[in-house]
Amino acid sequence: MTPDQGVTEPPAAPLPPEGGGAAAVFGDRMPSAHRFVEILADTGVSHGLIGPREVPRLWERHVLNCAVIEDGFPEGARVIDVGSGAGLPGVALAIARPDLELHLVEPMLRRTDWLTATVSDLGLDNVTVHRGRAEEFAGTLSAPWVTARAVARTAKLARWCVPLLTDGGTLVAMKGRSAQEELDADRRDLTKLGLVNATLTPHGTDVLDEPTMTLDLTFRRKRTPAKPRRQR
Ligand SMILES: C[S@@+](CC[C@H](N)C(=O)[O-])C[C@H]1O[C@@H](n2cnc3c(N)ncnc32)[C@H](O)[C@@H]1O
Repeated sequence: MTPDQGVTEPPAAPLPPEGGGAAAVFGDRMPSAHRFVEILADTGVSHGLIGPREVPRLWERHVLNCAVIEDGFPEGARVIDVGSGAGLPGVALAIARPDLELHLVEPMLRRTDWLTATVSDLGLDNVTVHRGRAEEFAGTLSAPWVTARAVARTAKLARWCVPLLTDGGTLVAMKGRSAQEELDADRRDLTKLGLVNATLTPHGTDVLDEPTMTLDLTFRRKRTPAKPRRQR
């Protein structure tokens, strides 16, 4: 085939940012992080999960931006990533923290097929891919930690995620600059859902130019008062 017959090469995967931040986050799992970036730049783009313009910033804006939230999870935690899309943050977390048990929830078949192939390529045995909307897993999938990035505004996201949280669990919502504004606007709805103790936490301050912010909310199940016993 000649070059003018239109064979498109996948965009070259970028190198990690200078300064060693990626190595600090991924440690001896750097080869897997590199491979994840390669897959995102190749089939992530050709399958429409990542825009081609994102390729040069796959490390800073996506893989590292997500992986740095690993410092919020205790050893061995079970974590559900709602609306995982291109495995963000779920796959990045699973690479950085092999001790975590990751459950990726994603409704689109094209995306779950891609996620399953990616998890297999990376040899990640700490990840399970679930196809469906978060709401459909109420009562069948739960964890003390639920996370999400770029899925919905906080109140709507909370309605989908609360049924997946165990009592006392935490919703770790990755939010950009809108975090405080969304919290102020949605606080009443969040409290009604049982989400309390809202905290804005910066992650990766020594690794990223702009740290990743998470809005962390604790879920307290409302107790229905026991009915008074009828006197005989
Ligand atoms: C903008 S993408 C973000 C993907 C990824 N989290 C990221 O940051 O790159 C939103 C994702 O949420 C998924 N989604 C939308 N509604 C959902 C729901 N109710 N439950 C679970 N996932 C949902 C979409 O299919 C899509 O993959």
